[in-house]
Amino acid sequence: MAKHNIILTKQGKTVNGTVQLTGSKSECNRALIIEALSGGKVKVENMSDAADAVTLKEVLNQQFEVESQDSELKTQDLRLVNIGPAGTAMRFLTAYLPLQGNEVTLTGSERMQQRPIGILVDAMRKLGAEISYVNNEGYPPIKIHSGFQQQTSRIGIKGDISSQYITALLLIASSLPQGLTLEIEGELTSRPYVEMTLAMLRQAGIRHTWADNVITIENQPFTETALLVEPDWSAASYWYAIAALSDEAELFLPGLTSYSLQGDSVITELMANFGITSVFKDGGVYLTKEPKPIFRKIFDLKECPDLAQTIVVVCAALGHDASFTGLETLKIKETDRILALQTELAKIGVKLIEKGQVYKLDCSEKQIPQRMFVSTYDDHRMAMAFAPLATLIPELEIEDADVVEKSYPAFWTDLEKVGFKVEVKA
Ligand SMILES: O=C(O)C1=C[C@@H](OP(=O)(O)O)[C@@H](O)[C@H](O)C1
Ligand SMILES: C=C(OP(=O)(O)O)C(=O)O
Repeated sequence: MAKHNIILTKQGKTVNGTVQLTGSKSECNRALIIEALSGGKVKVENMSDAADAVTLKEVLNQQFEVESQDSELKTQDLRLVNIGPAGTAMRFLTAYLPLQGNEVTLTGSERMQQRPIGILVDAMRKLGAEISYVNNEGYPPIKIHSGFQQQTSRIGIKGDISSQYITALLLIASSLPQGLTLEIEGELTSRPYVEMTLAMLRQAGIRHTWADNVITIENQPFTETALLVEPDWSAASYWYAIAALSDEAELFLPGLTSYSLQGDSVITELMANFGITSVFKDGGVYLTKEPKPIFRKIFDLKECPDLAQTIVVVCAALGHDASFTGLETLKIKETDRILALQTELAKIGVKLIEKGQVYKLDCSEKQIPQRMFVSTYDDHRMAMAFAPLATLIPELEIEDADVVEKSYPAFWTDLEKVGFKVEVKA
């Protein structure tokens, strides 16, 4: 598909309106795997429009068709599964597919082939899966061979590279004949995502214990239930950013509640620093903006890595020299998000300087240009985190607008609804 850029403009610095966000891709992808493992006992409600979730659903549906075919066909190398840029789909399927007994090659976009999978593959091999690498050791594509016999019920797993490996294993744990005990080694990054996994499993009847760094799930059946996918708080963060860069804002995001399984709901607290008040009523959240001085100087984003670009861009745009910690995992996401932020922020004269574990913004030479071209590096969050700059920059051109489909396909039309002008670049 041809890539196209868009030009974003916004008259005035007031924003009002209602935006109905699609379902959380994180919750939805967990729910889809649980639904598939439960053999239909668990049903997904409020399926997300995120391309990553739609792709995973398609793969799981095809898998079901393969299961229904005769046994001769089942033993052949049936297919190549390509999940494109969907990190969670890649990781969750690496754990799920070996249990299904078919030979499958699992691959993804060019970038996916640079995102590490070795820690999870090693864990699955220890559990009894036969998996080989097609090209590079430790990276997709991987070939999953047929036949799975559980070899052990206790494994160690590194926690500081991606929590998605741990989630992938927890999702299949109750379906393993001997259950699973995971010993998390080192620090656990993105912890709220592991908590989300356990909470959703719990809703589907799966009990666990978690003491110190050890999580245990016994072999046990799913109960009949519906898993309701909440609207996506990571997507909500871009509306908070728009409000933070406006003089006045009144936005309503229906369906978001003060208690959420998503760690990214912490955006309400983070954005309070920029004068945004969140009021939960009428079954959603109202955001309002009042100008106030910003005091907070340090943001630790280890528990909410997907909010990093949103917060860093807002600080940069407001000329607030904050420091950030917990950004270690950003280099292995859709792009090297540190490098991408540094390159794009340089266009408004702002530096993001690495000082060991701390990244510091230097806004001393910040200047808001008349027009800016934003490169997006195949990363939906680069497009969406920089879009709010259109409230300050008269003409903002954003590369490859369709990149947002990964998690929030309606992003541009939603911007139009609240008064942004979105034109496709000829
Ligand atoms: O489990 C999940 O749904 C996710 C976990 C996080 O990844 P890491 O655990 O790799 O930080 C997050 O960045 C990603 O968008 C979604
Ligand atoms: C990192 C992300 O996604 P994934 O790892 O699922 O590709 C994201 O959505 O920001």
